[in-house]
Amino acid sequence: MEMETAKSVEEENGNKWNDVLRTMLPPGAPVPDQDQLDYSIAIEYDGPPISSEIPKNEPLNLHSLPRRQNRIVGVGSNPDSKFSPKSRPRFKKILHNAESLSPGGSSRYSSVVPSVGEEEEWRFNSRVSSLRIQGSSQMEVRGNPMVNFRSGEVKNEGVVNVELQEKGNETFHCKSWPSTVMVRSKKKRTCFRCGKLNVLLEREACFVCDAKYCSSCLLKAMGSMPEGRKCVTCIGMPINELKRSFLGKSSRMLCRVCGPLEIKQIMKAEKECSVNQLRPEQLIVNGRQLRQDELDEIMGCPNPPVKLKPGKYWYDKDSGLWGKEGEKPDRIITSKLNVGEALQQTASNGRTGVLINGREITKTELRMLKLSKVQCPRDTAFWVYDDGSYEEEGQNNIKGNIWGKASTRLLCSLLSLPSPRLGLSGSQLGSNLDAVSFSNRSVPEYLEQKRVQKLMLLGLEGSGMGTIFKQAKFIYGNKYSPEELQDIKLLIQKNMYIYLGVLLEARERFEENALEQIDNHLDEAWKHPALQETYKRRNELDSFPDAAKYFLDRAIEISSNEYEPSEMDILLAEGVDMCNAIACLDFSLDDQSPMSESYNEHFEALPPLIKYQLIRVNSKGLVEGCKWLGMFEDSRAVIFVVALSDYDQVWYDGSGAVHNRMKASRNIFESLIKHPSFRRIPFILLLNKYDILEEKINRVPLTVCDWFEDFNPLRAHSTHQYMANYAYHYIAVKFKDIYSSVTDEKLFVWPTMAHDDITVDEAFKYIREVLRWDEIKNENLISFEDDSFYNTDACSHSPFTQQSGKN
Ligand SMILES: Nc1nc2c(ncn2[C@@H]2O[C@H](COP(=O)(O)OP(=O)(O)OP(=O)(O)O)[C@@H](O)[C@H]2O)c(=O)[nH]1
Repeated sequence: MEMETAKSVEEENGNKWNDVLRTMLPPGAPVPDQDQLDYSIAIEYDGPPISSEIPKNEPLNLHSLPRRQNRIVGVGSNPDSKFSPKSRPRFKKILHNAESLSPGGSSRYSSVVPSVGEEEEWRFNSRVSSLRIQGSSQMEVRGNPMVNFRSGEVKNEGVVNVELQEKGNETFHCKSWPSTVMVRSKKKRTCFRCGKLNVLLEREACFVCDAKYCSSCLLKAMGSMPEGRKCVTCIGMPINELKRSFLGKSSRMLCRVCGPLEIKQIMKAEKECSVNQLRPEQLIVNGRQLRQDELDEIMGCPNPPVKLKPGKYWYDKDSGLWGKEGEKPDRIITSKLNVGEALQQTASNGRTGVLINGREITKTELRMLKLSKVQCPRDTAFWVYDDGSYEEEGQNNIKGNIWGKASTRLLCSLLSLPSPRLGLSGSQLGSNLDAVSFSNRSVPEYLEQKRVQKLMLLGLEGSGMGTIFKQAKFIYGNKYSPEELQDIKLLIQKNMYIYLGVLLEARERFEENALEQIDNHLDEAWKHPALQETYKRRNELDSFPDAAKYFLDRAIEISSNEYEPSEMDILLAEGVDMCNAIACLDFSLDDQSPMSESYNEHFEALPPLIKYQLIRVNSKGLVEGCKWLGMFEDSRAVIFVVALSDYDQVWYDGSGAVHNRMKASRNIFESLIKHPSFRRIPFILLLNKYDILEEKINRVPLTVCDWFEDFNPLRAHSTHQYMANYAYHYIAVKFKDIYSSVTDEKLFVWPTMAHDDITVDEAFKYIREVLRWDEIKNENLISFEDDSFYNTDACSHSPFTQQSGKN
């Protein structure tokens, strides 16, 4: 009886879930399998309120399972398998994740499943032919690529000492097994000591092996922390380089379990103890490993490379430019340091034929120089000094200062090239200023720049990018200065005369005779019945904005000297922010703002505010061969705006040829996703002007655009809301198909009405989530790429990975 009740409750819940899903999908669309849900198309949720209870994850008692081996690989073939066909995709996902986490991209793990026996086992298909684990128990396996070891031992010991012997008899020593620990701790967030799982609680991690501990276990696992946050068993071992930037930065958990004085001592030890320092052999500068005295010189100079990581670098001692081997300059450090070998021509892998201090510069640098009007044809060689002055080789004639102009510094920041901090010339950077004054300085501008995520806002002109840009400016607290407001006021007044001029011209065209007795006064002219008749035929005019009426209706007020544009006026005004080809907006998304969902309510630690730079490029630049785009190859994401209402609109290209606007948007979109600057960058499609689509979808069928000729709604005569929803979904899928066929990736789509601040704010929150997903995806890959620094790169004799050339 009880079982029957439970079953019916379960069924009822299932039905509720299906009902909720159905309200979110376009009518008639099939309800997808729960495991197959796709979150990349955003639709508004107006179902019943959803509980804000934190979901609980009941731990699985492995010992309660039957004593039989269940391997994922065998799930399909084993008729007795405990895993239902429905649970297979989930397990496949786990397997896929484990595979994608494997170093070097190869499938190092053949399966990551608890096989059920006396103890938990983890099975690895390792590339190594010999593996020895030194710990409380020792185990040696030779000549067998399949290695079993007991996770219980790993867990109790905290750290396993592993010696890997590659087939080529090359031996790598690694005192921990970071790969193993990372996979497990990242996925499970269990405390490494007590084994308790709580995804929402903080964990403090060991700087060596990444074992994570809850606040109750922290002190027991780490003791008095003489070298900072390390398990007792990891003391004396070098830290995981991925964590170097966190050295000396306390955490909330530490503040809870230790007193302020203790924390101070621990942080000091963590930052300063010798074993946690970079070792000279970890740095190769201009092709040679550093010696200890050279490392001391670099680290002790007035302006050292901050947050230095092991790797190969180039250094131009005349200008102070510093970068990763094979890449463009990354920063400017103190000049004239005696470190490494002489700078090589190929140091940054440039192919431009232009040399600076003997180094062939990269395309990005050349672009910056050209845009800054520095004459630099091929085969030019410059000398650039540490104060920014430059001259052509052999001419003994200083031609100017590279970073002298503010516009050049702005360009550098857009192109992620270093430039000296304001108020601190290159020569000051190079001189022997008191090191203390530098160590107390605030973070230099160009380093701040590194933490800003660039978001490109692109689309066909008129699709609403400008409005979205302005809306973001208002929502995220950027204000127009009084001078800018004055310019906007004049612009709006000028626009009104332009609108009236267009209407008068149209009147002549429609009626074949001009209005004779029309007055010169703006307001009276606009209200004249003849012009009102012409206005009714505005659809026949080329891009006559809806906003014209909004302004012309208030012609008297707006023409007056006292007029001050409101936020809505600015939003609707054409041409604001577009005096330059590029407009930038710096902002961060404050989760505490009243508009935001209470994202952090359940989290003890607030994630740090990420800074974004929204860059809007004049759409003419896109049409004219995308010449601007090369400047933005380090963008974090592309936000592409398409007006949903464009399907029946026309657009004239530069040559005067007429195109359907929706298809013109599609063509630009296609060229962008194929553009080399945006390879592997997530794209987010904002389908804008949803309100106009709703208003006209029943008036003008979507099929007037031949790209949409197969649009076939299930209920042909339905409400405009239904049709708009269906059309939105359909258009989203059309773009998604193009995107996935070119990139093999998922396109993320969000609907907006740019005049409505809430939809724009939500769009940016969605974009933030997309970036987080992307980060997590990349983090997993990066953590293993960086593990290869130590032991997994079979081709490399050095502990450093090869830096890929990137201009
Ligand atoms: N009804 C409605 N109008 C919109 C929407 N988004 C933009 N518009 C209007 O569409 C017109 C073109 O938008 P803009 O933002 O100026 O287009 P843009 O070419 O991308 O930007 P600019 O280069 O600054 O002109 C303007 O009149 C906007 O007010 C929307 O979601 N709904």
